[in-house]
Amino acid sequence: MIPTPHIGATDKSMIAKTVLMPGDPLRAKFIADTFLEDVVQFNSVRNVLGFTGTYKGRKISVMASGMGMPSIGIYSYELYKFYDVENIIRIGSCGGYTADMKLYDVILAKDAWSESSYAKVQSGYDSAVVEGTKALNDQLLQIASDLKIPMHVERIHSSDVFYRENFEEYKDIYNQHGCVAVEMESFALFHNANVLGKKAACLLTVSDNLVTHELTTAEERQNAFTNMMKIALEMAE
Ligand SMILES: O=P(O)(O)O[C@H]1O[C@H](CO)[C@@H](O)[C@H]1O
Ligand SMILES: O=c1cc[nH]c(=O)[nH]1
Repeated sequence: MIPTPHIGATDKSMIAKTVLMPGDPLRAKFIADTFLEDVVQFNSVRNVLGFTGTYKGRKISVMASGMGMPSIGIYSYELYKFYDVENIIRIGSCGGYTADMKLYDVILAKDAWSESSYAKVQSGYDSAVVEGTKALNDQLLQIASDLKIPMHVERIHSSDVFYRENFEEYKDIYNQHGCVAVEMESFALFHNANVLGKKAACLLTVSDNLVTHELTTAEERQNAFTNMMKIALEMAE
């Protein structure tokens, strides 16, 4: 079924086996403009931009997920199921739940805890935790070490809600579940990878901190999280 309702590419070969997936379409465009050569744009449906190019001569794609689990649930499912994508590496921003998570720090999500009903509704999966793919995580750890970029390897919180009425709830989520940071997509991405027999990982850059109240600008979130991008780009085929 290609093109799909949400991805306009007319041939599977237009999309690499490995796709980097930021939430922000303009972060996808920044990566294509800054790091890729021989770039072809394969998607503009709903302005969810997708590009394929080469990095150091190796093929890779980058496409936005939009924000939240329903959105990444659609895009990752279509990429895996209909475009034969094997690996999706989310490259997102996150809010730190402990003071140790400094702005610009990079986190590799070992697993994602969530109160979301996404996995239960999607396939009946009834646990609050889903792991990223170990084989991808091992590769990303090695790359980060080779590039001498420090990386936290931790459990993260995938939340359906950005603005909670009870701001302080994050403390319980850290204390009870061990989540050191919050974002809004990985739980659904990891779940889709598992049900479809594919691989998924998530790298995050700390864009704000709920303890210290430090935060980056929208422009920094779009363009400046380059350490995470450089690690992920080395996963090109
Ligand atoms: O920067 P991205 O990848 O969009 O990730 C984070 O930023 C958005 C919220 O501002 C959510 O999508 C969250 O997961
Ligand atoms: O989901 C997110 C992403 C960045 N910062 C947050 O506080 N939450």
